[in-house]
Amino acid sequence: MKPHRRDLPLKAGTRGSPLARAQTATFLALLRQFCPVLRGMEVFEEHIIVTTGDAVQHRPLAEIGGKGLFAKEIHESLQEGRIDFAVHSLKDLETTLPEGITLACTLKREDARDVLILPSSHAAVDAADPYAALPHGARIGSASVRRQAQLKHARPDLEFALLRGNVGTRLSKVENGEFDATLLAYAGLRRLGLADKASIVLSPEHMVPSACQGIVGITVRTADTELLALLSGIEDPEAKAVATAERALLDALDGSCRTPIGGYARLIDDATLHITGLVARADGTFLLKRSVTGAVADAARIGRELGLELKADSPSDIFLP
Ligand SMILES: NCc1[nH]cc(CCC(=O)O)c1CC(=O)O
Repeated sequence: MKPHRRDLPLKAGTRGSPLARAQTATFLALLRQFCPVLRGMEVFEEHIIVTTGDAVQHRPLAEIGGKGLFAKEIHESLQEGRIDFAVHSLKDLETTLPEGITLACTLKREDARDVLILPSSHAAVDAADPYAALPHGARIGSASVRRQAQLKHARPDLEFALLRGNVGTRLSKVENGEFDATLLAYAGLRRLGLADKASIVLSPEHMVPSACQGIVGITVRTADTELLALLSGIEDPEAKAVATAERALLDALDGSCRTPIGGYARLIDDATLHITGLVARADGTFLLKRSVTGAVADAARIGRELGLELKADSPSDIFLP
């Protein structure tokens, strides 16, 4: 067989948000570190791709419809060879990838928890009772049905209004009083150097995170065995195990993007995985949370069975499109 010569530079596709760019920089630095021959060479080129999710800023994503709104154009770029790999927040990546696209590796998980953001003038928040800091009837800005459902379940008096946009936009709308509070992924804040903006970090017991929150995943063309092999070298086995379980949970639940679903797995020891799944109604009037423990080797099966069980025990209106 003729030796295959790859065109350099390798093109990394990413969304253009500051968070997506930061994640891409981290990934490329890791790859250079892992592969000394790549160091100091101009082997990577960043390609910014505007996705449907980025282009439509003022409507709820659920209304635009479909899954993978932050990935469609990125998949197309990969399939058409305009990029060689793509960097995703794994929580935004649909569980069933299009033909010819493979999840090549998952990187070490950043903190998976959600945080509550209050204006900087707020008083200290009690970690044991974080929502006590919210005044009666407070107006919460969020675009996440998962966060809304869990918060409404704990505090039915709260009001929710749509708040989308980049992390910076969301923070400023709380600071200037447009909203009394918002909720964000701690991972995003930390990656942007904004960890100090978190008023309080919510334990997974208070707020079950989104499946794969805090995990970055890299996709490539399934046929690109060379890049698949290279990227397997920077795979984080723990992130792989928890992502496998959480994505299997999500897949089994098969909810629409309007379905509040949470999924959070962690390793208790090298061989044992614990996963919590949550299904709720967006207004908080129904909430079901269950956890199971099992062997890491069975991550996919454990996640799937928990998902099926949660689905069987939830009212069917929750899963309507
Ligand atoms: N839905 C947008 C999104 N996708 C990934 C992150 C944060 C980083 C991560 O969870 O990996 C965010 C922002 C947020 O939810 O606050």
